[in-house]
Amino acid sequence: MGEFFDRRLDEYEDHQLNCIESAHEFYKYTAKCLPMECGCRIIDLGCGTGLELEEYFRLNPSAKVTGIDLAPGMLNRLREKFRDKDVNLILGSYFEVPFGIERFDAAVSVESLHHFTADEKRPLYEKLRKSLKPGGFFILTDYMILSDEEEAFYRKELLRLKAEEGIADNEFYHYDTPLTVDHEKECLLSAGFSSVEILNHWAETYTIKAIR
Ligand SMILES: C[S@@+](CC[C@H](N)C(=O)[O-])C[C@H]1O[C@@H](n2cnc3c(N)ncnc32)[C@H](O)[C@@H]1O
Repeated sequence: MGEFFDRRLDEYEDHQLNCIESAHEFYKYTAKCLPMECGCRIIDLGCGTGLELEEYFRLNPSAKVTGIDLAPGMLNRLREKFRDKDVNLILGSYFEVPFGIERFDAAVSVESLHHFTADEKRPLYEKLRKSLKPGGFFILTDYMILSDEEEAFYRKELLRLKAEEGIADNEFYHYDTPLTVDHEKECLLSAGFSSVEILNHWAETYTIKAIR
């Protein structure tokens, strides 16, 4: 997965901002949902080159951000952009990196989690919830769909493509397998978040707020 994004690094931001409907709007919107207190601590799952952080640092330049990503090139690009900001970048998988307990005021993830099943995400969301301070929350802006049939179709298609290309079941293959909005909400609730609310959407990109 990291290699997939690093190979496309030079076109990445242009593609992300201009080929996904309303991207300029949802990056700004996501940033506005994050805490504005001076020095607050944020964790960003799959931060990439930090598109969601550009607007956020404009609004809250003193935020302390921990970003986790698998792609070293994406993290280097982020580091170059925010040299004067308080960023702690971790190269690794958010499924494996420990987040700590009650460390963050909020968490954010944009366009990163739509490759994983609810069963894969639940333990990640449990770990994330525990890493939030009381009153903390998670802002998830991601590709989601509405019908169960479509969700099942993408999952089946992924398995077919992997079988066709001789890729093992446990190996990562870059193919979008979004959950339905309802399944994403259920997954967050089953991980212990106390309330989960859809804040906004633009075509198939939804912003969900899950409160610890
Ligand atoms: C489409 S990019 C989104 C990056 C950024 N959030 C944005 O919206 O521009 C998805 C990012 O998620 C990262 N990613 C995917 N799976 C990951 C994992 N298990 N752990 C950490 N990062 C992951 C990829 O390396 C990539 O940088």
